[in-house]
Amino acid sequence: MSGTREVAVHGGKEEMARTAAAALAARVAEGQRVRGTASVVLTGGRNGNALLAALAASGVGDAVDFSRLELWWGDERFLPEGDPERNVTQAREAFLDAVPADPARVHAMPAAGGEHGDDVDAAAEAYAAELAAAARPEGPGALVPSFDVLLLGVGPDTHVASLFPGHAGVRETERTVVGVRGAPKPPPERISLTMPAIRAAREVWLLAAGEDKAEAVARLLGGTAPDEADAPAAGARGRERTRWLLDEAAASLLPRELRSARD
Ligand SMILES: O=C1O[C@H](COP(=O)(O)O)[C@@H](O)[C@H](O)[C@H]1O
Repeated sequence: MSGTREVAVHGGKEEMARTAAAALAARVAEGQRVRGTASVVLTGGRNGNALLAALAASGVGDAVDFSRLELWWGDERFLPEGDPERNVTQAREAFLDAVPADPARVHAMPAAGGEHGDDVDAAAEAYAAELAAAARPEGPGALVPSFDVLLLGVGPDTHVASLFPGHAGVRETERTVVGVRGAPKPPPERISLTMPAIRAAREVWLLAAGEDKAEAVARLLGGTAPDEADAPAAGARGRERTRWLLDEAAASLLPRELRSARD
């Protein structure tokens, strides 16, 4: 494993979202202080959107200069621009419309029916090119920027981003972004960062709240780590730190000693 792994359990999903939002704001402010800008990879899903809403609503974002924040996405549902199920549409509603972000630094993934038509692979390639253009030679590789924090919601089936158990995308070792077809969770066509892109982040934060995540969390953290091809969240880790942010319900099947662990 690279970096440290931390597990923190919060009382409920609202508390988890508030705490994660405050920690994210502090991490971004620190990155901006040290490097001038910071970059965050956003996730879709219930827990990711709750975190963004907490960041916009609670005032914890006050220390952040949103005009100097690069925002990327870990995955996207390949649907037309403005579709309410697109992760970027939900992020706009939860957060982006309420903060003074620089539109040039908001790197949404391509939409279906746009420049690349319905070709999800061409859309994925275009996003990979956008990431490569923003990469710096001093970063972890020439292919993606050195993300400060990469957020991932963990699905009840252990998927992260749009890397699903048993699917080809989770075994990708070269490309940083892939087109996904036949996803078990709707919609079937998606775009996703791959493990090499995820593992280039300084910090990876995995979010899981709610009873429906308990079995996945126990499988991922409770014993011998499963193979990432079968349980994609097992392969998600940061170069410096991997943080698991849970609520009591998601952590309910974990042994007590693991509920606030650092190694
Ligand atoms: O479809 C998706 O699901 C996952 C997990 O979502 P959740 O609602 O179970 O928390 C999310 O991380 C991903 O970005 C999204 O596209």
